Amino acid sequence: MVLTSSKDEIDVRDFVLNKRNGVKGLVDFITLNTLPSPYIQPPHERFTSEKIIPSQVPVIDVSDWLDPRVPREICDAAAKLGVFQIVNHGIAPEELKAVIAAARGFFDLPADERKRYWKGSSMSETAWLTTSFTPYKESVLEWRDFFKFQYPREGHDFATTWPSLCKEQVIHHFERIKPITKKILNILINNLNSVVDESNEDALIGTMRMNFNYYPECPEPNLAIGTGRHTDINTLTLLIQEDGVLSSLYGRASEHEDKWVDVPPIPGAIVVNVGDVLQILSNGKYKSVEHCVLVHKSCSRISVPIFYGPVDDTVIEPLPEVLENNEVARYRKIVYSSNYLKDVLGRPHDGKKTIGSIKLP
Ligand SMILES: O=C(O)CCC(=O)C(=O)O
Ligand SMILES: [Fe+2]
Repeated sequence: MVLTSSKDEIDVRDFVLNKRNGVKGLVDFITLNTLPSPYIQPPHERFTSEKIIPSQVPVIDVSDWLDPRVPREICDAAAKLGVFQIVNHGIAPEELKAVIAAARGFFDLPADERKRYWKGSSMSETAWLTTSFTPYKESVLEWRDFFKFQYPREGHDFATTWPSLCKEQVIHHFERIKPITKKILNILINNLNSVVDESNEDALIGTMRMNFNYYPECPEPNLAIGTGRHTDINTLTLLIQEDGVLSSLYGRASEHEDKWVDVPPIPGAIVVNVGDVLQILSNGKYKSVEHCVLVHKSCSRISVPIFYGPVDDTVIEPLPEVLENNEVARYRKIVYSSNYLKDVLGRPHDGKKTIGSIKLP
């Protein structure tokens, strides 16, 4: 099938969304010589090479967590940029590659198999496939599909409905990454003169969700965006990206300028993103990094983030330990999920607007 321009908009949205083909289906079944109009970003959202600064986010060697350099570098990176990579964390590169391969395996399934998991009618209550971010609300779609897994806190049958070709790798990956997340969280919270213990762990990282993000090759990558500018609303995100592909993930270098710093794929590395919850708890000492993803003409790409966040109905506000010396709270109190989460998940990606909306004057 070849698309012609005038009917583009209706045909493409219908094919991708209502017919549940996703953007993967679009590139697999339709000859695309140009970018279909629903994906063309307005000029100010397009990424150009002048926006990229010639440096990378810090890469922190965590082979010895007890070395005082490790907490220093982690806290520094969380305060300055809100994103860094860790290496020598104890998970072998082959294990991470197996997770990426499992994700590729899912997207390589026949289209009809994938469709059985489409959001809204997924055969699993804890895993579903969708495209873009909030596709029915976005004026321009993002060039990605993603498969989301929710790791329930209770029950053991939750994975029986997950695709058999990736279920084991997903469970294994959730379990392997959690202890590393705890170590990083401990470091960041201790540095705020507070502690993580049984009483508050769930309020910080009690929920875990994983994405298989899939970005197909794109006919006109300069006009499109893979994932639009956003911050992660949760506490911490630990992400692995496929290596051997071009740089795609970028973090905003400064709040006031449209300049972006590369988070290049490094074999075996894990990317760590500070989320909105940590920015609020730290009263702005840590930055939840605004980030976005570019796409390419010559290659598709997989990334697999795990989002750690508070359990439902957790009250999030600057920590009392941080406000001890008469520091003024910069964010108002929110109830996670019942207003904050709903607010974000129902809207297109929009930079730092969500956390901006709770900033006190
Ligand atoms: O694909 C990536 O590298 C980042 C994806 C991302 O930011 C997200 O899923 O929240
Ligand atoms: Fe993100």
